[in-house]
Amino acid sequence: METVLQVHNVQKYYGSKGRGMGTAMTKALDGVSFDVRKGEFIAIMGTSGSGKSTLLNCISTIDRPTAGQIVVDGRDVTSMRQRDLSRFRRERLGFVFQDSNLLDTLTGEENVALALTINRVSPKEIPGRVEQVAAMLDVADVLKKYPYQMSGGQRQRIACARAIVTRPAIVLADEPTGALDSKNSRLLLGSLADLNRQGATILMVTHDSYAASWSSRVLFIKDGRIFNELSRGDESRQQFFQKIMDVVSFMGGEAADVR
Ligand SMILES: Nc1ncnc2c1ncn2[C@@H]1O[C@H](COP(=O)(O)OP(=O)(O)OP(=O)(O)O)[C@@H](O)[C@H]1O
Repeated sequence: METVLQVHNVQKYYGSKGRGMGTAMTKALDGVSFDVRKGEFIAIMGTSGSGKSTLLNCISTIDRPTAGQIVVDGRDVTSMRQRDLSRFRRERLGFVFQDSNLLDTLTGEENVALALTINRVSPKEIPGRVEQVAAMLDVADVLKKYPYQMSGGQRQRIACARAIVTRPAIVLADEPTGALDSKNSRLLLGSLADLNRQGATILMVTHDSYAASWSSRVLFIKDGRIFNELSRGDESRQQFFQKIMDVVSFMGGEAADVR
């Protein structure tokens, strides 16, 4: 299977090493390596401060690692020029954030279509592509609405439609259910799992074991290192959830981090 993402011995330090004593330096990532194959749905879990956001920022090319290499869709993003990076992000990466980040003055349909317009997709092709992803995410009936007229769950599913419509090499989701109630979380995770079954490669950062149980593989990060890994295999989601909970409690996650 084709590898979509390779993370090789990535280190990220904040602050300067300096010469003297007492210099404040945080090793946010301390030698992280893993691969993601095409069609995988990966969850990255860890307690607060473990390095999840730092790792996601490095993969999404918003930040650069101090050392190590990250290859996305065959391109070494750690050595790419800034100008090429913004184009690469737009064309090859899909983003879903905790807050949907939709543009308030555009309808759902216009928000999704804009991602295609920016990538210079032919205007003739746009309506069909928008309709197709809207059907996949069960939001066809809210396409004409503005974000303030949608429920939180609908906004997040429109945000997923926008992330996937450009056919990115990988969708990067940062706590996508963080602002949703349990029913809408379940719907959104179901949508992500559906997109994954239809071929999308997804990497989701979460500190929620329930959200992680919808993935096919979970990487646990602690103090900037990969501490453990679980694959779902043939297990039911409930069995997988139990295993994830066991690792989380073994890692010493506080109750607040498990939610
Ligand atoms: N800009 C920064 N400058 C200095 N230290 C930072 C910076 N950003 C993050 N850190 C430190 O790096 C470590 C990892 O932080 P990171 O935000 O990646 O954790 P996280 O797992 O995403 O946490 P959370 O779940 O709370 O968002 C922490 O110790 C944090 O204090």
